[in-house]
Formats: sequence, C-alpha cells, structure tokens
Amino acid sequence: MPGALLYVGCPKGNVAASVFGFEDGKLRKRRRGRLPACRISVVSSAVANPAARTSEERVYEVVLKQAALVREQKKTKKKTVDMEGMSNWDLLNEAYGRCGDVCAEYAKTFYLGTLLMTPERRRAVWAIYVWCRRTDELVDGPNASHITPKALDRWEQRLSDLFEGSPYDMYDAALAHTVSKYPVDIQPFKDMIEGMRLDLRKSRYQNFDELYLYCYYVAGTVGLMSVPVMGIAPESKATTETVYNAALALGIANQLTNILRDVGEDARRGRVYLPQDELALAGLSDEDIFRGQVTDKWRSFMKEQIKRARMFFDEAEKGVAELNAASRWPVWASLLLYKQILDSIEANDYNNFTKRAYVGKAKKLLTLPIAYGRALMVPTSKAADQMRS
Ligand SMILES: CC(C)=CCC/C(C)=C/CC/C(C)=C/CC/C(C)=C/[C@@H]1[C@@H](COP(=O)(O)OP(=O)(O)O)[C@]1(C)CC/C=C(\C)CC/C=C(\C)CCC=C(C)C
Repeated sequence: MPGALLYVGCPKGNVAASVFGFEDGKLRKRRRGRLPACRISVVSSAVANPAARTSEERVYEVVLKQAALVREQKKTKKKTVDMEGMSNWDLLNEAYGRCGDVCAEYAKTFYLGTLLMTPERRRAVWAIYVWCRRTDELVDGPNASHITPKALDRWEQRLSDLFEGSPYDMYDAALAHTVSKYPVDIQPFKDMIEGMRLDLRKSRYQNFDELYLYCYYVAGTVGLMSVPVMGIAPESKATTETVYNAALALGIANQLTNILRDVGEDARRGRVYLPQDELALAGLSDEDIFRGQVTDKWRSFMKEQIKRARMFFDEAEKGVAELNAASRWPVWASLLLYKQILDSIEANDYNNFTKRAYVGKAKKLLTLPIAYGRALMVPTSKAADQMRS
C-alpha cells in the first residue's frame, strides 16, 4: 500500500522525506534521510511504479514555487498596484471592513486572534478568509445543490480577473488589493476551486494518496495562501520551504481532523472520505460506516487515523515559531484548538457516527493563554543557531 510522503524542508536546500504510511496494518513514520531538492522525484511512495508521480510530489512542486516567490519578493520589493476604482482609500477600507465583519461573524476565536496582527496583515488575512469561505459555501452552503462545474469555472474566471486588478465586488476588491501587496500566488486559490470540483464528482477515496490531494486542495492551500501575508520572522534561519511545508501540514492536519470528526455526518450525505484500502485492511467497509456501530475494529482503525493526523500537527508545530511574532498567536490558537478535536473523538470512545466531537468553552478559554505563551517562543531555527554558537 502506498505510504504518504511529507517532504520537510531542511537548511541548505535539502529536504528530508517523512513517510506516513501503513505497514502491517500499523501507521509508521519513516525518515528517509536528507536528499538534494533536485532528487525529490526519486523519493516516491509509488515505489511499485516509479514513473507515477504521487500527490505529495505534485503538491511539493507548488510548495517550492510559493517559497521561491516569497524569496524573489525579498530581493525585489513589489510595487503596490493601485486598482482602477480602488485608489479611493475610503472604499478600500470599507471593503476590508466588510471582510472583517464576515470573519467576526463566522470565526469568532480566529477573528480575535487576528486582532493581535498588524492592521495591514490582519485585514489581508480577513480578505483571504472571506474568499475561502465563499468558495467553500459554493459546494457546502445553502445553494450547494444548484452548483455545477460551470459555476465553478465562472468563479475561477472571476478569481483571475481580481488577480488582474478587476474585482467584481467589495470582497473581491479587498483580496485584489491584498494580492497586489503581498507575494500571494494564484495557484493555491485555483487549487482550492479544483478541490470543490473534486467534491462535486467524487465521494470515495481509494487510498491516502488520493485523500492527501483532496486535503491539499481544500485546506493545505489555505496554509500556502496565508504564509506570505503572515510573514516569516526576520530573525528566522529556517528556509522558506520549511515554513511552507509546516503551513501545508497544518492545513492537511486540520482537514484530516475535520474528516474524522464528521464521519457520521458525511455518511448521511453518502460520502466516505476515509481511505478505502485502509478500511479494507482493517476489515471494514462502507456498510460498517453507514451502520454506525462502534466496534473494536472501528476503534483500532480510528486510533491509526488519529495518529496520522497528529503526525501532521507535529510537522506543523515545527514551523509556527518561524512565523512573524505577531502572527504566531492565532496560528497556535487554531492549531491547539483543532488538535483537541482529536482528543474529544477519543473521549467519545471513537463514536464519530452520532456524537460530534467538540472543544468546550472552558477548554477553549484555557487554550488561548497557552497559545499566547507558545507564540512568545523565538524561532526554533534561531534557538538552534544560538545553541551552536
Ligand atoms: C491564522 C490562520 C489560522 C489563518 C487562516 C485563515 C483562513 C484564510 C482560513 C480559511 C478557512 C476556510 C473558510 C477554508 C475553506 C475550506 C475549508 C472549509 C477548510 C476547513 C477549515 C475548517 O473550516 P470549517 O469552518 O468548516 O470548520 P468547522 O467545521 O467550523 O470546525 C479547514 C479544516 C481548513 C482550515 C485550514 C487552515 C486554517 C490552514 C491553517 C494554516 C495556516 C494558517 C498556516 C500556518 C503556518 C505555519 C508555518 C504552521
């Protein structure tokens, strides 16, 4: 069975490849050592067919491209594009204000976290949030049943237009300004739309490689969109690839957690996101999921799935300290809160069919100062540097 490769950037342009795959029915993490970045395509989980590119390899190419874009921006300061009709600062402020309102309404804790960022960064993150939310609403919102691939094509055209400086409405205008100000690339946005297309036509995932690609599309992309805005700490010695990999890992971890939390809810919509081959290996099938009985087989299967999601959280944690100081708190808060959903699934004795795992108010409140404390930590790469000298 193919394992999932997660490439973790290392200093000096090398990458270490970690494989999160199943062996003998157990999840194993295997470090494959460091390799020059140019040799990445050689390290593949598709050992049986070396010519085939895995999802991880395809996604890693996007990661490298995003990291390169940020490095370029460091060398040549990009000029802020003044969009036609948007040179009016009042209008622009109004546009960002509306994005803030949406964020405050739909993601309260996250919104509070963004208040710690610099005003420029905060409003840029809001603009990205609103675009992601609107994109997700197309397939998950009240009008989702009417959404066709054509509608998604139109949404993509609209995206291209806003990247060209021709926004359709106020929310788009805020994002158009953000992408002209920060080295944000269109690719992760397009990829998120691709994820929505996938959701329209696919309701089963044969293996983790397929699921990984889906998770990248709908959530890993959010990490890649956010890093250029949140910024990397000036004192960080980590490579940009390392930081992007951590951001990608956080998106994947969040989405895997989402999937594990919503097994019952998704099943009622006829959807099973869990890898079919891993279900079969555990002696389970779609029917067991539709039946919704917590058996020992289900518990051991879930234990392995949770373990894998935690591994992605672990990879993500390595990168948070490398972010700009003011951006770390909301990231730590969202990471710790989402990770606790996994604890809650365990506390529910793995009944994710009829019990919704959630983090209670008290735990949420306790998490915020913990996240704040972690956000004060200096970049790990700098700390390592200090220990060496
Ligand atoms: C600081 C911070 C967390 C910034 C991200 C803000 C942002 C732009 C969020 C967009 C979220 C969104 C609406 C995505 C649409 C697709 C979707 C629904 C994805 C799922 C999120 C959960 O959403 P939902 O509202 O359905 O959740 P509940 O059911 O209400 O629980 C996802 C699971 C994905 C979310 C993914 C992220 C937030 C990525 C986080 C990664 C980073 C911010 C990079 C951090 C950098 C490093 C170096 C670690």
